[in-house]
Parts: sequence; structure tokens; C-alpha cells
Amino acid sequence: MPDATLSPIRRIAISTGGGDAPGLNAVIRAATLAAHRRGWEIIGIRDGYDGLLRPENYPQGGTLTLTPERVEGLASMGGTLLGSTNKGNPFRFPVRDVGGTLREVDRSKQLLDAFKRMRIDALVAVGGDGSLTIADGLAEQGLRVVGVPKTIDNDLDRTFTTFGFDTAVSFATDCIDRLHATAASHHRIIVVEVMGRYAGWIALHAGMAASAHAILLPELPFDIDAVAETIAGREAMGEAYSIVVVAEGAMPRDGHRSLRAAAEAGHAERLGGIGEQVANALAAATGKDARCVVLGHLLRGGSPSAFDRTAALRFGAAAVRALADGHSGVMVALAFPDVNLVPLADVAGRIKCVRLDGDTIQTARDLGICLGD
Ligand SMILES: Nc1ncnc2c1ncn2[C@@H]1O[C@H](COP(=O)(O)OP(=O)(O)OP(=O)(O)O)[C@@H](O)[C@H]1O
Ligand SMILES: O=P(O)(O)OC[C@H]1O[C@](O)(CO)[C@@H](O)[C@@H]1O
Ligand SMILES: [Mg+2]
Repeated sequence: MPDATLSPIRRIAISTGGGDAPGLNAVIRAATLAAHRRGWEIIGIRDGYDGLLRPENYPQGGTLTLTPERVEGLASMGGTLLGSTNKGNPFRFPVRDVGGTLREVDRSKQLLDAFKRMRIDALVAVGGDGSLTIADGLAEQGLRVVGVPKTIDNDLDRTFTTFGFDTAVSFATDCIDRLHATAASHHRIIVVEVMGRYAGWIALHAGMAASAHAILLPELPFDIDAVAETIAGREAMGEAYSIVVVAEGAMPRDGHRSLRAAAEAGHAERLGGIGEQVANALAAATGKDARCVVLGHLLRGGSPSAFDRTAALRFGAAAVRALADGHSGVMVALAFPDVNLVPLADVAGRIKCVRLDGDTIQTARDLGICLGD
């Protein structure tokens, strides 16, 4: 429920947190123009909240005044004008003690003090599950906050989709389309590893759109023999090549996720390497030549698709409207065809995984795609 007793807004801030996603700049543009229309000032915080929490790193200032001129032409640009971080959760801020060990401290109070000092009345927090959990915590401490759902992973609950996902899937689809030709020419297996730590939306959608022969998801631990059988079955039908799409968080039934670096204070674990493992295992099981292509951070780059731009622009404007209407502790969400508001508390600390009984998975099965089970 909007709070009619709130003091009027004069100045708001916007921050972009977590992995960057195409469309962040479009949100910044829309929020800036919508704020200016209401006579509000708007400032951008650099690199999540680092601009306020690590001022020593910003001799030119940790914030940026946003004006209509400053956000001109921004909607089509990838990345984020403000910078981002996935290493500085203010509630679990990494600090190195004298012995050199990293530990986490709660610096949320300092952040809220910085907001007060800068006369910031409200915050638009743009991010994924991590950033919106932080935003929910700040709202609980009394800050007026509206969240905006971002992530190429599409793993946020209570919104039809997040912006960034469509661009990432379109790019992955284009890459896999291209790999069919070279795999077929050389009668090879090509394994394509895509991002997606705990949710396999990118692998599932791009794999289906680009007619992969097998798709391996974090949600469904795989049996490599099932994939090898699919490849052998294709071989028997005269199809001497196969494309396997693997989410970075996929794991064998009797194994575990492939880690590049373990989690440490202030930093989540880094995954990667499962594509290479699957390629090697399939080469051994089938006797065929196999290659692995890792799309990785390429999936985060590029200009946002028209769908992501539109969603991001709508989200940025809707976040400002929500603040103007007295809402706080909410996230703007796509409830096709509208944008609505959902409680941040319903989103915080949760991940939307691929539902194994959902129609997309069933469609993949009906198309004859092997899911490794
Ligand atoms: N505004 C922020 N300032 C500092 N650190 C942040 C901020 N937002 C998020 N983080 C850190 O980054 C992590 C990931 O954030 P989030 O889930 O929003 O991003 P994401 O797009 O899902 O990307 P990923 O989780 O893969 O990094 C959080 O758990 C948190 O530790
Ligand atoms: O940029 P980093 O720290 O390597 O993070 C990579 C992670 O970020 C994401 O791109 C976005 O959440 C994940 O898919 C991926 O696991
Ligand atoms: Mg995340």
C-alpha cells in the first residue's frame, strides 16, 4: 500500500548492481527523464554502492549527476554508465584485517547515513537476486526503495522476465546456429557452454531456438551416457555431428558443479569448465572429435534487443512513478502486457529455476532434444 504520509521527494538515487546486463543504460535513461519531468534531481551511484562506501577510490566523486543531456542516446548502449559490482554487498562488506584475512562486516548503517548526508529521499535499485535482496534489506531499515529486475540469467521470481535475458538468448542462438555449419562440416560434436549458475534458462531457450541435440541444465543432473546414446543414435541415422548446450552450473548425476574459484568473503563462487569436461567425456564415449566453445561474458555484451530496451525503459519509468505514488519496498515487474508492483520481500533470497514439469521442458522433449536423463 502506498504511504500518503511520506514527505515529498526532491532527490533520488539510482544504482546498478551484480553482473551487467544489456538494458541497464535504458533504465537509467528512463528513470532520469521521468524524475526530471517531476522536478526531482537524480544522481547515479558508481559501481553498486561502492561510490558511497569506498569514497577513497573515487577522487572525482562516487556519484554522477544525471541530466536529460547526460542520458541522451543511452537506451541502445550495453553495459552501465554507472559501473557495477558483484563484490560489495553492504550487509556483508568484504574487509581485509591486519593479518590479511578477508571477513565480512555490515556497513548498511554507513550507507544509510551517506544517503541522509546527501539528502537522497529514495533509491531505485537495479539488480538481480543479490542486489534486490540488498534493496529489500535497505527498505526494511526505512529507506524508500523501488527495485528493478535485471539479469541475463532470468532467475528472478515474480516477473514474467528480466531485461537482459532476451539479448543474451538471441546472441547465444546466433552463435549456436553458426556452430551447426562447422560441426556438420567436420562431423564433430560441439559443446557450447553458456552462463547460468543455478538456473538454466539461457541454455534451455537458446538450445531450443537453435535446435541443439542435447541441453544440460543445473536443474537436472545429467547422465553422460544418455547424451552419448543420443549422439550414437544420430550417427546411426546418418547425422554425423551433434550440438550440446551446457549451462555452466550443470553437473553430472554422480558429480558436482565445476568450480573455477570457491566463494570467499564478499564474493560468490565462480563456475566454469563443465563444457570442456562434457566434450572430453563425449569424445571418449563416442570416439568422435569434440570441441568446446565457451560463450561466457560475450552473453553480457552488445546492444540490448528491442524487447529488452522496451522492458528496461518501462521499468525505469515505472520505478519513478511508483516512488511518486508513495510506494516503497516493491519491485516493478512484467506481468504481460502490463508492468505491476510486487513486494521486494517476495523476491529477496529466492531464485526462479527452470520447472521440470513446465511446458518449455516438455517442448524440448517433444522436439527430441536429450536433456541428459
Ligand atoms: N549494489 C551492489 N553493491 C555492491 N555489491 C552488490 C550490489 N548488488 C549486488 N552486489 C553483489 O553482487 C552479487 C550478485 O548480484 P545480483 O544477484 O544482483 O547480480 P546478478 O546479475 O544475478 O549477477 P551474479 O549473481 O551472477 O553476479 C550479490 O550477491 C552481492 O554480493
Ligand atoms: O562477472 P563474473 O563475476 O564472472 O560473474 C559471472 C556470473 O554473472 C552472471 O553473468 C550474471 O548473474 C552469471 O550468469 C555468471 O555466473
Ligand atoms: Mg544473481
